[in-house]
Amino acid sequence: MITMNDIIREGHPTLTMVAKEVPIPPSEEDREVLSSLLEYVINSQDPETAAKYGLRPGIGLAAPQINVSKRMLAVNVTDNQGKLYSYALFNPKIISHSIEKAYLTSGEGCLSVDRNVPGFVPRYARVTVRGWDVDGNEVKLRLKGLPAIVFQHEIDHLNGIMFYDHINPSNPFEPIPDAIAIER
Ligand SMILES: OCN(O)CCCc1ccccc1
Ligand code: NI
Repeated sequence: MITMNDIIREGHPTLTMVAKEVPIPPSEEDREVLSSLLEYVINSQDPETAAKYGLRPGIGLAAPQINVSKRMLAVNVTDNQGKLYSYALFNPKIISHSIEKAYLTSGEGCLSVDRNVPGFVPRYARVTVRGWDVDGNEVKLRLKGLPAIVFQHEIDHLNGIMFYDHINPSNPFEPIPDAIAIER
C-alpha cells in the first residue's frame, strides 16, 4: 500500500515532468499502480486507517506523486449533492471544457506540498474527461463542481503543473471575473 513515504514532495524533478502515456491494454504492473493510487485515496479518507498509517487525507492522487511518470490518476470525492465520484483512470484527457471558470474559496492544497499556499486557483467550471479504466475500457465523464476541480488538479500533475502555478502572484485573492465560487 502507498504511504506518505512513497509520496514525493515539491523540488523533486518528477513533479515538473510531462508524464508518459500508458499503453492500452494496460500491463499487470500498470494496473497494480493505478489500483494503488485509488487505494491510497480511499485509505486516507478512512479516519482509522489514516491514523494507523499516518496518511494525509487526499481527494485525489496522480502517479507522478509516487515518482511514476505515467499518465494515471485516481479520484474519490463527493460533490455538493452527495454524489460519489470514485475513479482510477489511465491517460485522462480534457476533451472539452466550459469557458466559465470556477475556484475553491478555500484555495487548494497538495499531498506533494508541505506548506500552505494561499490563493484562488482558477479552473474550468465544467470539463469533459475521457480516459481508460483499470480494465482498459474507455470512460467519458462530464464533471462540474468539486469533482471538476479535482480532476483538473490531477491532470495538471500529469503535465508537471502544480496548483500554485495558477495563483495570481501579485494578488492571490484577486476576484476571478465571472467565476463560480465553490465553498467546501
Ligand atoms: O494531487 C492530489 N493531491 O495533492 C491531493 C489534494 C487534491 C486536491 C485538493 C484541493 C483541490 C483539488 C485537489
Ligand atoms: Ni496534488
